[in-house]
Amino acid sequence: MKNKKVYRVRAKSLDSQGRGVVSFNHSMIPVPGLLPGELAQIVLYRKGDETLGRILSIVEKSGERAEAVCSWSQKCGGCQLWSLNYEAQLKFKQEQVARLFNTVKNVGSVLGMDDFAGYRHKVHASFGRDGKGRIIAGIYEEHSHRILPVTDCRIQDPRANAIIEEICREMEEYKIQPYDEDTGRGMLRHVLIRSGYKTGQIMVVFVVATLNFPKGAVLGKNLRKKFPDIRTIVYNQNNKKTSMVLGKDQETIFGPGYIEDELCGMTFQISPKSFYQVNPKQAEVLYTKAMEMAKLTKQDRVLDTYCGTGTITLIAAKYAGEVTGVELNRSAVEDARINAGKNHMDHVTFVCADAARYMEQAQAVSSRYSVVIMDPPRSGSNPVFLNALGKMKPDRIIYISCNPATQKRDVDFLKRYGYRIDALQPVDMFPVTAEIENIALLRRGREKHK
Ligand SMILES: C[S@@+](CC[C@H](N)C(=O)[O-])C[C@H]1O[C@@H](n2cnc3c(N)ncnc32)[C@H](O)[C@@H]1O
Repeated sequence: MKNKKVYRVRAKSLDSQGRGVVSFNHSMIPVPGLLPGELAQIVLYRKGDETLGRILSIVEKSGERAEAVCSWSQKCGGCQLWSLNYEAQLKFKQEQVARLFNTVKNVGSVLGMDDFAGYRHKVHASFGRDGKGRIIAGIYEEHSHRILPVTDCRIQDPRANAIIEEICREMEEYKIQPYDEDTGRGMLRHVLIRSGYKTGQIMVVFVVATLNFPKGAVLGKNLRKKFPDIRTIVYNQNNKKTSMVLGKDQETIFGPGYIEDELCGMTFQISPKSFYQVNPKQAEVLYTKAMEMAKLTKQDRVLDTYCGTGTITLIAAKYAGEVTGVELNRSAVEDARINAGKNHMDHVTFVCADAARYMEQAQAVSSRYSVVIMDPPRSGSNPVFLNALGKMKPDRIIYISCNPATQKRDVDFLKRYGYRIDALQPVDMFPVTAEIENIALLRRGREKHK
């Protein structure tokens, strides 16, 4: 830092990743953590292909600056909006959706949280050693393979933070080696902790080099004694060179191999490999709003695509005459079928299939649904799915997305089939990050907004 030139700059706006943008030598430079209107001293640095600014000091502060800031925020990269107060975060998300869809009308006010501390109910930590050889666990520093020992993350369930700290202590005591991806030596690679929001049940998944993990027995026993909410412990084997956390093979060593949680008055079983919203408290807000927008009646035949463990499918079944859920992940479909039974829903069917293939086949046999719900992964859907959907002509489409950019792309595709945006509703599922969840209600006919 000593030899670096210091510049005095003022941020103009935020970019889509929530970084302050300053105009510099005829180009725009992002400065993470700097807010619009703020004057700061910065140095420039390169990260990958990008030149960024690092704040040395803020000369004039924005009134939108957050008061309490996490000490890891500059390094971790997990919370891009760490410097913004919550009200300004919601305003940022609202404006992002309005700008992307080029409409202000019909974008409902983003639904935020009263208290977002510890909202993440899916927590993952990797294990390694620090410079002094001590075992540490945490997340990888942004764009690197260095572990940051973040054991006090404010947005993670505090019980998960405490369990991870305890695992590190036990690893030292019982000489359990962290797994080294480069040498292939060691045992414990990651831990995945999922917790139910309403039930409080905790699932601990040890991601290990091999399922033969004798020291895991004492580790599991000690953890259960200290954290009686642990309902199940699973070993998952992953000794591949991969950025994926979970491997293929696993074994339940304590409890039923899943946890349960409650959403919208219904019970859901969740297995290690099944998708479940990381913020279950807001998931209830999201699903309730989606149902309100869909206005389902007993006359409706509903198709819920990319349905995971059947959360939306089964909530929709409370209002609709008949509902089918489609999902590719076998473990999620198994959970979904059990969840239908747990919630006494016998007018629901789950199909394990690629959503696009299912749509094509359903459309080919003129199977008609009055409402199609879609909630694809971040990458969005694809032309095969969207063409079949357009030809199927449901009255309403509810498109839920955690990536409004791919959602907008897909919505534009559906316009050629006469669909128009009736309403957009952002929901803040990921406070302090730049991630945005958005519901779009599409109908055939004239565009209502603008
Ligand atoms: C964002 S999650 C939504 C899950 C569910 N709607 C919920 O709210 O819990 C997306 C889901 O799509 C599934 N998925 C991914 N690709 C798929 C495909 N080609 N066909 C069907 N499902 C797919 C994933 O396994 C995941 O469960």
